[in-house]
Amino acid sequence: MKKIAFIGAGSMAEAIIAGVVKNEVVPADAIYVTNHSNEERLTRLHKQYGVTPFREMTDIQDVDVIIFATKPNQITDVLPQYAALPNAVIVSVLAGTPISTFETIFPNQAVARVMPNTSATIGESASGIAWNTKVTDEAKRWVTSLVEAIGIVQEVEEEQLHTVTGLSGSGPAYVYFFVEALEAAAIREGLDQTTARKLAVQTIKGAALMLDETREEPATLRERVTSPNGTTAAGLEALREHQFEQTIHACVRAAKQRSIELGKA
Ligand SMILES: NC(=O)C1=CN([C@@H]2O[C@H](COP(=O)(O)OP(=O)(O)OC[C@H]3O[C@@H](n4cnc5c(N)ncnc54)[C@H](O)[C@@H]3O)[C@@H](O)[C@H]2O)C=CC1
Ligand SMILES: O=C(O)[C@@H]1CCC=N1
Repeated sequence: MKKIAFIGAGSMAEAIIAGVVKNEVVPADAIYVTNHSNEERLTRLHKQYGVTPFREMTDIQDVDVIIFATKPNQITDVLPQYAALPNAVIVSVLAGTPISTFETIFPNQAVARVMPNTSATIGESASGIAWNTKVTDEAKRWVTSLVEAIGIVQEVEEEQLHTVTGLSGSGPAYVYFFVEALEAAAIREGLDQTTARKLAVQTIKGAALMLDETREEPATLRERVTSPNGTTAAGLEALREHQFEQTIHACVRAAKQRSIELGKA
């Protein structure tokens, strides 16, 4: 049986906890959680998921995995406190922050750098992962199975994690923004909000499932919607006129650049 400690108990830690508990990867009470000072939040997490809040290092002396989930700019204050756990596998979900930051405190330990997303909450994260050279095959298998419990995982070179962050780490927010925009547009064009929401969400869900289940090219699926001289052609033309592809490129690039900056800060 493995014991996991979360350092940081914010949105991302909660999303992973929800997925891990739902999939029964480890018993909920073997998941230890701490944060900066918000006791109320730890109590809520305990009540909702059955995880174990902790404040003292003695509570986590025998943990197998430590998952760092603070903000990137909080990590340098946090790391030295955990130097006395020489046997744990280190997992970081921090945007931008390089594996080498963790190696300064844990020079001989396995470090996995993971970029998940908040769809971990329902076991649907798209995560990227990179490792340091200290990771054994056994640790790799176990951490991979942990991350697979919250969705799919793709191994990449560490440097590529910045782009992964710009694509799938931040990605759910782009999709939610797209839904907000679709909804607002539909309301302006005559629908009520409830109807607009229902149709927008199912459209996103149906299109995502079509991509996943048919494995057809997105362009092929798009062409099938697009009758010659029809409504879709008119809509897509408006998107092109408004620089849709350039806008998306600017979005992913800006998020990637921010990840690089966070890593240097
Ligand atoms: N929110 C998201 O969609 C994603 C976030 N991430 C990464 O996950 C990390 C956390 O992000 P969020 O959960 O959104 O942030 P958040 O602000 O919700 O959570 C940060 C947590 O760290 C805790 N913390 C701060 N100082 C601490 C200390 N000294 N000791 C213990 N805990 C401390 C805070 O109390 C809080 O619980 C970030 O590094 C972010 O880059 C990665 C992928 C997606
Ligand atoms: O916005 C952020 O910095 C974090 C990392 C990826 C998603 N959320």
